[in-house]
Amino acid sequence: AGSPARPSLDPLARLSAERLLISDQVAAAKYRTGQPIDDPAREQQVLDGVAARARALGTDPDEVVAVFRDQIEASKIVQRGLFRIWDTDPSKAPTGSPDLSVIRVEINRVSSELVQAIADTEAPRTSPQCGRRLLAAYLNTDRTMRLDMLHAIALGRSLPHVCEAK
Ligand SMILES: C=C(O[C@@H]1C=C(C(=O)O)C=C[C@H]1O)C(=O)O
Repeated sequence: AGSPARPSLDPLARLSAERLLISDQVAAAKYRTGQPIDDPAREQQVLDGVAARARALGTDPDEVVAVFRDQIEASKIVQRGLFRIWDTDPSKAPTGSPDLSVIRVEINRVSSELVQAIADTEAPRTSPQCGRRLLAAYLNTDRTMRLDMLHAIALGRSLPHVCEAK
């Protein structure tokens, strides 16, 4: 439970994990169609979009962009991990997936909620207690969402810029 003055970082960590779980579908779509994991043009579009959303919410776009650079790296950790699993054992490879354009609509929705969660947590993110609260949020999310090791590692990679030293 958190007071309005000290909201929990759990929703932020949970949204990051949701974004990473959608990355499984991104990987499936790319694997089936032979598209590369890295899409720098799309990454720039994501970063421009979240920066605009941050400005609209009156929150620092640079802080939001720093968090999203990590979200993108984390998504690619998941995708590379799955490609490797599927290359190693083709019987595990996906046989179907929605279109990438459809999956990206879902990613955009979660990204937008994540910007809101960043904007809502200015106080805990600038607190000297941020590191331990973020670790608690990470562990809660790992447990409640029953993440496997690949997603747990990626979630860790997605969070280092959440705490703002000020
Ligand atoms: C998730 C994707 O894969 C990569 C990660 C991105 C992201 O996390 O938003 C964007 C582009 C890709 O480099 C995607 O292509 O949509």
